[in-house]
Amino acid sequence: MSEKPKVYITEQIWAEAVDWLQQYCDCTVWAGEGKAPREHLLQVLGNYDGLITTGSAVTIDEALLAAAPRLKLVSTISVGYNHFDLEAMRKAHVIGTHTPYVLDETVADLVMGLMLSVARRMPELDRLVKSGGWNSAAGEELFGIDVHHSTLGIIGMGRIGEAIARRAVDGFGMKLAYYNRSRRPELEERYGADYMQVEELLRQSDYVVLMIPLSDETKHFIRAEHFAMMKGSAIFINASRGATVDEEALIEALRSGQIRGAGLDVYEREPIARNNPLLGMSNVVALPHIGSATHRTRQDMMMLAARNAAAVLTGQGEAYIVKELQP
Ligand SMILES: NC(=O)c1ccc[n+]([C@@H]2O[C@H](COP(=O)([O-])OP(=O)(O)OC[C@H]3O[C@@H](n4cnc5c(N)ncnc54)[C@H](O)[C@@H]3O)[C@@H](O)[C@H]2O)c1
Ligand SMILES: O=C(O)[C@H](O)CO
Repeated sequence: MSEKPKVYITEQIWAEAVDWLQQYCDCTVWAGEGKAPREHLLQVLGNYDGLITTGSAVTIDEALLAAAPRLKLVSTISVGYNHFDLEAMRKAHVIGTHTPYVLDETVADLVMGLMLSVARRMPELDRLVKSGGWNSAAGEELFGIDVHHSTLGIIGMGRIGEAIARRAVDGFGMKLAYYNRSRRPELEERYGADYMQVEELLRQSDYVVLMIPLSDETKHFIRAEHFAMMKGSAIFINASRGATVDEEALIEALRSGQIRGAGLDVYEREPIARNNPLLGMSNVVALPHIGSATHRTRQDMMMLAARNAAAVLTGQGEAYIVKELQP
């Protein structure tokens, strides 16, 4: 009987996903706290055919791949794969897989939550009530702005963008503008969405949601000149990756009142530095990169990452191979 392929998993994941994968592969899970450090991976990966990891665990670059000559697969438990050096993986003939679709609805829920939280100032008002500061009927100084029937601009109308669009139009009666690499006529028809260039979208939108993947092409996709185009009453939401926005420019736009507020799940540096000015701003709602983090969705992502590994390493089913590495 031939040996099963060997898979290293960089952190403790859902036991059912590991048990399922053990049928096809011989799995080793990092037994320490948190995630396996890069130095450990450099030492052990030479013995493995596959790696299951997450976006925040380790960068898959030339040096790591050089230490893993047997490696055929990296399966990330995330839809984003900006931690893959695609050129290095191509050269090393390593396949990369990810976990699309299973998290769309959960991330879209969070984005709606961010819009509502900033617009209606929920964290600020929560702090006010809990600190005993609610002494009389709420006056204008506590008022917010409407989400319903306002204009939403989505930059990056992919899987998650579409799930946000559905909520915004069907649930909140919002008017929809979008910018994407390619037009999506079916969404224009279904949601009455208007396709426009980024500049026009920024001028027209009350809420701007950024949902494009991070790549060399999209680093600092939104910069100072873009904040200058936005309405002074606009709210900016980023749940994609921190580096798709020039964070310094965002801080300045918020500080100067160029835009009204921001809802952020992602930052240029994660975890965010404690002295980052964003953390001192009452018009910012800051979350710890938690978009897909419900129990059920994370379990679905882990199981999908396990299935991707089995598919690539043993031909068991289909894998979600990232598009740049597809054969
Ligand atoms: N905050 C979180 O926890 C969280 C969770 C899931 C995903 N994400 C991020 O969201 C991103 C989007 O996920 P998705 O599943 O919707 O991806 P997707 O590929 O379905 O959608 C991305 C869209 O952006 C468009 N796009 C890409 N580059 C572009 C460019 N240069 N100009 C214009 N359009 C461009 C694509 O055409 C696509 O329609 C992920 O890559 C990830 O970084 C974050
Ligand atoms: O890309 C993703 O899936 C999320 O950001 C979780 O890492």
